[in-house]
Amino acid sequence: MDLKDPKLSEWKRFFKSFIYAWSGITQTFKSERNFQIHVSISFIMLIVGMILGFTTFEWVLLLFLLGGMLSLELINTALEHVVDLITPDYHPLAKAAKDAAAGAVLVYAFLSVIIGVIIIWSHLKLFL
Ligand SMILES: Nc1ncnc2c1ncn2[C@@H]1O[C@H](COP(=O)(O)OP(=O)(O)OP(=O)(O)O)[C@@H](O)[C@H]1O
Repeated sequence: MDLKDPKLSEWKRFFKSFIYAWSGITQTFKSERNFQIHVSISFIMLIVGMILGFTTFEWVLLLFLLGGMLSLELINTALEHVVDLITPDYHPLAKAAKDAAAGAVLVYAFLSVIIGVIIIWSHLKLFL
């Protein structure tokens, strides 16, 4: 039974879509080392935020960055699966697609680290 089954009520369809989405997250967590690293960093940053007493704005920014990072990693994984499904052999377009998606994750991760360092530094310099 899937989401296209006409016998499924709208609510059941809605509820099932959450179950499928959660399954995508847990499967990615089990199989993707980078996703595990990003989840660990997210937890560490939440603890750092509590210890340093982030402001409301900093919390909003942090949650936005962490959510964006995890979502991007999930999309990158989805794209890798689709590319592998289309061609298990070496193909320049497969390489271009995977490298571009990996580049998107890298850009977001790099900027997130810079913003994270700026926020943490603004708190630490109060103690120095
Ligand atoms: N079918 C392919 N054709 C050409 N190059 C590929 C192909 N599959 C992978 N590559 C190259 O190998 C790199 C690594 O691909 P892979 O699918 O192993 O992802 P990954 O970067 O190891 O991601 P992860 O470790 O998160 O699974 C790609 O970025 C790409 O440059």
